[in-house]
Amino acid sequence: MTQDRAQHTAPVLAVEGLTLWLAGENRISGLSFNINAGERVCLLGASGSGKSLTAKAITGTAPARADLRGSIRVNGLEVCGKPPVSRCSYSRVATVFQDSSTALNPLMTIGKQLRLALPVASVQELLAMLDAVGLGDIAQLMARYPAELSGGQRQRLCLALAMQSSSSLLLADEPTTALDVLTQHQVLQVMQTAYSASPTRALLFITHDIAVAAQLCERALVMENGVLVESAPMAQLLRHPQHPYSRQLVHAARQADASHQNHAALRGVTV
Ligand SMILES: Nc1ncnc2c1ncn2[C@@H]1O[C@H](COP(=O)(O)OP(=O)(O)OP(=O)(O)O)[C@@H](O)[C@H]1O
Repeated sequence: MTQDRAQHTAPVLAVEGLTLWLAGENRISGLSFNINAGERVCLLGASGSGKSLTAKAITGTAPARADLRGSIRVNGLEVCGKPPVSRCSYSRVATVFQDSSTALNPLMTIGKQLRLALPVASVQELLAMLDAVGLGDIAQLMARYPAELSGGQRQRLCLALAMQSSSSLLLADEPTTALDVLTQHQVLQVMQTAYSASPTRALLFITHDIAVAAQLCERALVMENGVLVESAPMAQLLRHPQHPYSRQLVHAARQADASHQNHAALRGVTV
């Protein structure tokens, strides 16, 4: 099959039998899943379950000493073990990580870093995206360095740049942790619009927060101890979680929601 044909017929992301060993420990075991264009899928799991290592394997940034087995195809092209620089443009993955401080060049002003994105996006597209994520006042930030922005501003900037990239897969690993609830909601809406029913683009959203995932994603993958234990439409997972860990996750989210509503009721606020 030619590269062009593979690109148009394959899922945006196909992971098959992914296994990762690190420092003599098996951290990911036989992970398999697909994501098609137009899908917003979340990867849920407890702390230490292997979500970030999965993300790093997909983006080609796993630790150099990691032993990776299996297959990772982006738009039909095999990328398992390939660092981003040796991937062709069709198989590069746009990423936003929880720690936005390392994603931007600390020695370059925000203005310069935005100008680097311009060959891909037009000025109008970029400004519209920045406005959509609540950075409409970007003109005031242009001369600053990344360390001179708040964590939430950096996170939204990284997200806007990633969404304007030409990559068909956005992998967002806990990308809204530095945001207040209202800004988080706004950013989730922008992501939903950008990746809904797209004929070419898909989103893999990694989080331990099922309530946030439920606002954005239509399908859920659940990991426990490096193993995929459940894969279901989000609505089904919320109504009928099958695996014991998924049941605990849904139960905890329901309790948190109930306590939030009680707290709001005590203050006389309708939620
Ligand atoms: N560079 C590394 N060297 C050795 N072990 C690692 C390394 N990175 C992660 N691990 C281990 O691999 C396991 C999975 O880590 P991972 O970061 O993927 O978890 P996670 O599900 O993303 O957790 P969290 O939600 O806390 O970020 C953990 O036990 C972690 O300690």
